[in-house]
Amino acid sequence: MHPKVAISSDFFSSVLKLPKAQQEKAVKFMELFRQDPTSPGINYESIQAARDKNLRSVRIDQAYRAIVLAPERGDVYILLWADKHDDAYEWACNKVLKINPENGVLQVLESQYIDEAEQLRQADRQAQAGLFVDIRDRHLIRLGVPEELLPLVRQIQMPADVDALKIKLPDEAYEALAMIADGVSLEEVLSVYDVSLQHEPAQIDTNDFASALDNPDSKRLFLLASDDEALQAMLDAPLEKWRVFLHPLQRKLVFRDWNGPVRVLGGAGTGKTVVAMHRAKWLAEQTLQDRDTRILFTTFTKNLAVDIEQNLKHICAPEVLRKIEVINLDAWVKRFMDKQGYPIKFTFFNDQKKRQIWDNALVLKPDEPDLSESFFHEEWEKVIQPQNVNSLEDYFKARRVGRGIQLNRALRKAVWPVFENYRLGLNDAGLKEAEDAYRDTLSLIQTKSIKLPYTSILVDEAQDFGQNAFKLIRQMVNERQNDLFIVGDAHQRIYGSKVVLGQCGIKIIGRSYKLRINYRTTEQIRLAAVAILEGIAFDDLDNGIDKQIGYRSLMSGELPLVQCFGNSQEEAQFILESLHALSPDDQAKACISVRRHVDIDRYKSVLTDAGFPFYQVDQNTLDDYHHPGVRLATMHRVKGLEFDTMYVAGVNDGVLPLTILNSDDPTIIREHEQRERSLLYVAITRAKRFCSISGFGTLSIFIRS
Ligand SMILES: Nc1ncnc2c1ncn2[C@@H]1O[C@H](COP(=O)(O)OP(=O)(O)OP(=O)(O)O)[C@@H](O)[C@H]1O
Repeated sequence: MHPKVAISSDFFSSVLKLPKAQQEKAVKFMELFRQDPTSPGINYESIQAARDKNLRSVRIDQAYRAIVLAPERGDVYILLWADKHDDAYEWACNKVLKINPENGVLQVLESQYIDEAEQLRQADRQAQAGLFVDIRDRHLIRLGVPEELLPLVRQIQMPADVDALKIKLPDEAYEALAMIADGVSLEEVLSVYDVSLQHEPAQIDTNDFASALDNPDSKRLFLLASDDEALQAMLDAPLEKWRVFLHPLQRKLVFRDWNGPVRVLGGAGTGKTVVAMHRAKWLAEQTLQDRDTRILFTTFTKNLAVDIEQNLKHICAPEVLRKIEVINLDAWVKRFMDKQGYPIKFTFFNDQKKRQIWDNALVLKPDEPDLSESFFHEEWEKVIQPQNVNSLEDYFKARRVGRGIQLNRALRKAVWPVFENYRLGLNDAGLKEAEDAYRDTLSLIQTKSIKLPYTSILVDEAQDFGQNAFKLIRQMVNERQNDLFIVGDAHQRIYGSKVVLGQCGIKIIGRSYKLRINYRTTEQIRLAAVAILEGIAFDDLDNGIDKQIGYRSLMSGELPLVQCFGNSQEEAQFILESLHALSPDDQAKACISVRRHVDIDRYKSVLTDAGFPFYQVDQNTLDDYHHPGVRLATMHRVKGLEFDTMYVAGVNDGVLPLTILNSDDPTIIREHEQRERSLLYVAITRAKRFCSISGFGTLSIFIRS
């Protein structure tokens, strides 16, 4: 029997911090270690001062050491850390690896917190009735709290105190407690971690490290070295842990059959796209033998589809990749209809031709009632399009719930010619709005009984798709196991309007999950972004409300900087100075994001005049990391992207929300403002480490304190 060898996620992080020469040696050592950890070339030394007697040190070179868990019993070796000799020893002296007796997960504990907990225990200072008084010790342990650290949890009195546990507890335990403290039901928390309190757990041998490594939840931190593909993925890009180390809920969503459509929600940066990509890979691997079938991965924006395709290349073998089609829905529809002999020319919002057609149609506007032009646009988007109203008869029957102005039969008859004429104008010009294109495609598939090759469809950015898009998607794959996997976040809805999946034939009941751990932004940035949306109720893409509770980022950093400058030059000056303080590498990982194209032009001039390198990321360009210089992009364009540093600029009164609206319909005004808030939320949540939010003159109401 070969020994069981594993490598911890921290090992990769620690290697990245070593000088280049030692990085290479550490990787070489890892290769030797993984081939044969008992090789005579590896000399295990005990660490006298270590509390965990299973920890050993091994030589990387004269000055550098790796720390390995090599228990006496069992043939198990786990590579944990690499550092300078003394630092490596110090790391080891402060660590204890334990197998959780209730859930069998291998956990890394810090000795100082074990001591702190022990002191509390001895001084009998544990609170009698803390915040988690209703949860028994055994159940807390089952949720991931190490037995040794229970006193730290018992002394927590208030929800706000839970944050102190962030650095003291293993991530899974902290996450579970933070969710409970925020008001997520215990039932939901248990389901996230697949934990049941009803049954006795299987007998767990707390010395059996080999079995602990096989526990799916240990895979969040430990990679079995026999998994060549995963190891290669980590060696290629050790920073990109998403390629291998998944959160327990991410794993649960990815690696199993689902008996119908699954919906995954989650705030910005919670790994929705990551889950969907791993899921696509898994589904493609399951159907590899079936040469004629395909997995479709579709998105709302073209750019995200390109990014996803690039990322899939890093985790999929070529034959797996060939099974997955990645394409945004509009492009799919266009390609499909072209092939069927019904070429489509899309027309989008603000298209000049489309405006002209509107102008022609609005000539037929009745004198009485005197309705604004925006009324007609809104009526089209809210009533005519969603309900497929094609004739006056249809319009008489259409529901107009939530529309500000009442229209009786006579008034509907009076305004109808405008819509009729607009539709005729589109037809004459051979143009299709996306909603019409989806509807036509659906109807063609149905009438011709066209069989598509998809066994599964994955949908990203689901919040921006409308009803017709989802009806089409439902039709594109048969109702079957693993048919649909939908990820989205209504808080980031910046294009579409609310949709109810159930009304599009997509039944997700019992298969709805929420990712809550933010892997992108610091907690400080996340909180600043969430504050923009405070008090607004967002939907869950079905018939419910998606509450922003229980979310956490495990990273901490500086508070976002919110500033109001006297004028635009002062704001630009601040950004330039701040950029100058960054290294060229870091400048390329920074982005200036603004609401309007005129602001893009303004910043282009500022940067050009200052001779500062920049790279504009626009509709037709991707964020190509080969280009030097700060990135410049609109808030719409940064959706789906991420940057170490964000300068969200020009957040002024009149710019956010943008005053384009001359509507007097309160629903429309509210929706517009909500979308603008979401846009700012999207922009701020692109920041990984630092975010500056600024404006000049009068700040936007969204950030005025
Ligand atoms: N398990 C993981 N381990 C490490 N990093 C992860 C993990 N899952 C996701 N990430 C990282 O978190 C960041 C956000 O992931 P992703 O883009 O999938 O989130 P998202 O929910 O789709 O975000 P958004 O909705 O804001 O676009 C990315 O940098 C990704 O690599």
